[in-house]
Amino acid sequence: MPRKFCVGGNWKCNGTVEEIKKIVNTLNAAADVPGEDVVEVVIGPPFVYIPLVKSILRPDFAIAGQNCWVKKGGAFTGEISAEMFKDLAIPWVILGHSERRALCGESNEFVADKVVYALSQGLKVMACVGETLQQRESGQTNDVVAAQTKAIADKVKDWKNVVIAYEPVWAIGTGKVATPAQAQEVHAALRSWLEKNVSSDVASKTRILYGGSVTAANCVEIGSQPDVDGFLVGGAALKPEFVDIIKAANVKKK
Ligand SMILES: O=C(CO)COP(=O)(O)O
Repeated sequence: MPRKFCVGGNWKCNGTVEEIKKIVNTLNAAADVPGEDVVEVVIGPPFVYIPLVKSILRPDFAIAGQNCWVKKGGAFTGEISAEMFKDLAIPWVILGHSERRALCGESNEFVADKVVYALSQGLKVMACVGETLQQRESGQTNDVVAAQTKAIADKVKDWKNVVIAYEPVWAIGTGKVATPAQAQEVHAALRSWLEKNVSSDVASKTRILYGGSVTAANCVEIGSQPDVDGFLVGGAALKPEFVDIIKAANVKKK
């Protein structure tokens, strides 16, 4: 079975009611995006705007939280629990984004525990991995993403609801996109890691998205790579060009 293309829009800590209504209206008005049989679209608004987005977003696009707490909710000031997403019928959560790893000190193990807990609550997870520029320049890329993936693989039993997002840190928000060959190389290495360390079934079925300065101008070429199964988009997800990025799913149509 081919892997269904998946395009995530991570709005990060951006937006106002006004701006969000505008981008949602643009998404809702996009008539010629491929159908749900071809592409899965997932929008990740900041927590406080999730109910607004849910109330106005077209029903064929799903919603994700950008993070959630590592276990059941309770006395964890400032946190949001997986149960709350379930309560609101929000199906997805993005976990382990490099901004959280770097700025909030989330370790590989902590991210893995979050993935396990979110899955246990029935959420689908976009688990982010990726190397820094220094790690790439010192030849550690594959080791870094393998270690990040291993922490998850050590704890996750069922991969059905896991999508990996490969987001090289040096490409995030910098305009320095990975070349299609660079993306393919890491995606292929990740897939072969899964094959060796988890199973060939998980390796062939798990979607690996590319993230980092994806735009309408570069998405078709990157999306054409055999091991690229979609994108996780930041800046361009807040712009009308996100519609063109969704349409890049057509490159995988046989
Ligand atoms: O971090 C990202 C998505 O999660 C990518 O961000 P940019 O598309 O802004 O580079």
